Amino acid sequence: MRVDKVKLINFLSHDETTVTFKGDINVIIGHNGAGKSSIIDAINFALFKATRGKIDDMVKRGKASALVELELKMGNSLVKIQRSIPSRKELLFINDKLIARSAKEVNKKVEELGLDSRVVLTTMIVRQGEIENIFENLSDILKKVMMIDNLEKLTESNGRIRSIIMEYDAKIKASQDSEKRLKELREERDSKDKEILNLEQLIRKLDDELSALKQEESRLATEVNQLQEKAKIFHGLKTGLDRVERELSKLDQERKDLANIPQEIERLEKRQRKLKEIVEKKPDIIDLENAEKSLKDLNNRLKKLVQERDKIHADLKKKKELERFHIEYEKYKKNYDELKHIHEDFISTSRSLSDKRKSLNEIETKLRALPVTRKIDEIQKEIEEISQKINDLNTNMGAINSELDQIGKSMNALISAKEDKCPVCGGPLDELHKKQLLEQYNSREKELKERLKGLKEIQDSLQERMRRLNLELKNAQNNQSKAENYKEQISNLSREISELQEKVNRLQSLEEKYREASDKLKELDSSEREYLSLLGVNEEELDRREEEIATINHEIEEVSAKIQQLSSRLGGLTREDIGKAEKELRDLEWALSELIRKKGRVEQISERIESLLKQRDELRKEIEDLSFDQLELDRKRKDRDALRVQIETLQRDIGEKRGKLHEIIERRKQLESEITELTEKVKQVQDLSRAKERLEKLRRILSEGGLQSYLISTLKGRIENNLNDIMSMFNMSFARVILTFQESRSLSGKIDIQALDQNGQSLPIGMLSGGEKIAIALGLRLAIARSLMGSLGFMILDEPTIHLDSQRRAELLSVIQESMRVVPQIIVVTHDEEVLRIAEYVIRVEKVGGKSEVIEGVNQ
Ligand SMILES: Nc1ncnc2c1ncn2[C@@H]1O[C@H](COP(=O)(O)OP(=O)(O)OP(=O)(O)O)[C@@H](O)[C@H]1O
Ligand SMILES: [Zn+2]
Repeated sequence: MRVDKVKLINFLSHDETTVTFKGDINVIIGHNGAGKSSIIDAINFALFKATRGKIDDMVKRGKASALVELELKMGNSLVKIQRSIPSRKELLFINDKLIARSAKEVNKKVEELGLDSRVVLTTMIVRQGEIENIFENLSDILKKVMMIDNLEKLTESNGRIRSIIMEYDAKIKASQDSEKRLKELREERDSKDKEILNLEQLIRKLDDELSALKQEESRLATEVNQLQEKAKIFHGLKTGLDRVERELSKLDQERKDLANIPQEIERLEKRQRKLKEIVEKKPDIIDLENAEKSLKDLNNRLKKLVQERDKIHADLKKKKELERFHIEYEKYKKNYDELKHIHEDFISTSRSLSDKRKSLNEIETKLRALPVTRKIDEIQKEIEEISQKINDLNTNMGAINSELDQIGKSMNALISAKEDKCPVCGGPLDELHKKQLLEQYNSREKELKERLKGLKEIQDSLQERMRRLNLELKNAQNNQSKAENYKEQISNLSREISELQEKVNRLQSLEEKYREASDKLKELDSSEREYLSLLGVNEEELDRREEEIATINHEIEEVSAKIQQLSSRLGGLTREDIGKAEKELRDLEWALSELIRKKGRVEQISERIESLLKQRDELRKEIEDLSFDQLELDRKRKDRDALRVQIETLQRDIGEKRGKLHEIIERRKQLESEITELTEKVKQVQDLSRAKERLEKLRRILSEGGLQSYLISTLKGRIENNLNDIMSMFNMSFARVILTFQESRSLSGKIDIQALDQNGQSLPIGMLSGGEKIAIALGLRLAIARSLMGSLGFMILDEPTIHLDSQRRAELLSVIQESMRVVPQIIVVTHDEEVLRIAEYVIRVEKVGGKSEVIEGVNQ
């Protein structure tokens, strides 16, 4: 058998990798962590579903599922295995024919093909640096591959066999109890049968008793019923009689209460007559009241009239007294009216007179206030004088100016004179003369200018004086015209005033007369007004009053007489008395009607009593005829009730007995089924005892180690033979290897490995060279595999050279090459380039960007 091809999808560090193993020695090479071991893991997984860690960790990180496909060549057949994580695809094909389609089926098929997982995983697939571990672990490995450890577990004191035996023991013991129990149950069943018989008899007897009692009870019940009917009638009659007697006694009482009604009626009627007499006088009282009222009215009217008459009398007297003043008033009034317009004239004239006087006064004050000035002609004279002076001055100044002019001309002529003739004097003109003349002119000019200046100053002052005088003149003229105006006004006013004064004087006497009249009228005003108010009062008015007074006095007399008459008729009876009588009469009449009604009731009562007495006699007779005996009824009832209690007790007793009977019958049924069941059980005990004996025997054999020691001794020979066969192919110096089991029955002791040389001398394994040790280790693995599986397919070595020195590395490589004679295919996983030396086919693995990649090729 060989591994042909393995395909990894999302498995560990691989995305999708296909590896083919084309050589006999295939070397998978690459750096640490490149993904080499992952390929071996894929093979293990495909074959046995074996993994280093948790199965889910085999899926590439970040992926949801993984798939591995393995192809094996077995003779001419091609075996293809597919497995996935999660476990969806578990298939096995042989020559493309689907043979197994579940994990269980695939596992079974793999085993059938000669690949025992325990053997392959412990011997044919060698993990990093573990080649020589086999020396220490040999007994464990053997135990594992032979499953002796399982056998041992089976026979341990708490092992599976022992626990089954104990189960059987418990069952057997329980069954033994059952036998005893079965006997008890049978006894109980017999006693129950007896009980049932007794109870049935008893119940029959009680039933007879019960029916006799029931008969008696029904006879008594009929009698009681008849008596009860009678009792009902009796009670009906009795209550009727009671009712009649009760009514009778009530009516009797009522009749007694009403006995004195007639006397009472008589008394009230007498009183009624008396009250009626009083009430009848009511109209007289009303008449009297009216008369009294009209008398009062008349008296009031009289009083008023007397008052009026007295007043008129007094007024007339007063009117006569005022007549004199009235005449006087009339006289003054006439004067007053006549003088009224003169008075008005006087007043207005006086007023204008005083106005004028006031004006005159004002103007005079103004006149006096005018400023005092010089006389106009005086000022004018001064102005004339000054103007004369100014004229003189001007003439003077004109003369001087013309002389100055002359001098100027003369000087010019002198200066511009060309001839030697003096223009002034006509004499010879020499320089000296010229000079003398000029000097004379100059001094004269100077003198004249001086004088002119003085004159000019005088002129200025005169002109100033002139200006002032003109101003003064103007003021004076102004004042004069004002004064003249005032004086004219004054004279006018004075004339008017004297005229007005004259008029006032003329009106004065009339005005005085007017004043007198006015004062007198004022004096007489109140008496005049009083007189006027009394103007309407006269003698006729007075007479009319006197007449009325007489009439009323007459009426008063009449009314008084009537009052007297009525009072005597009423005899001191008041309105109150009558009111009281009326009320009493009303109450009395009501009481009377009530009494009359009661009188009627008395007659009714008598009739009713008579009829009731008749009823009573009839009822008494009926009761006597009935002859009902209450005591008899009570007695019979008591007897009947006692009988009922007896029946009830008996019934309950029978019920209980029946219930008990039912219970016992049930129990008996149960017993019957239990008995059948137990009988069956008891029969099983014999079978169980036999089975237990067999198991104990088996356990004895196993724990004595018979089977193991047989297996071990057989296998030991086989392994030794195979080992020596393999070793002979390894070209070793020693002749033979011997395995010595110290504890051959259980493999619990050490296994000693000795090499024998050509001379039969033995060497312990520790004394051998490194290469020899590796060779024996590998040989031992192959020998075990061959011994258990028959033939060898492939061997996988993972990093076998690790921890080895170069000498031993070389020896290992040659041992591997030599192994090819025993195992058809070898796969070596390594990072050691030296291994390539023995490779026929190279598989290079590299990690590129988080995923493993593979390059395959034949080694050159
Ligand atoms: N589930 C996973 N998904 C992705 N990568 C993983 C997963 N499990 C392990 N790895 C990584 O895969 C890489 C390859 O591991 P593997 O054991 O195959 O390497 P190797 O080439 O045998 O290296 P060494 O010589 O060190 O054993 C490692 O770097 C590891 O960390
Ligand atoms: Zn001269």
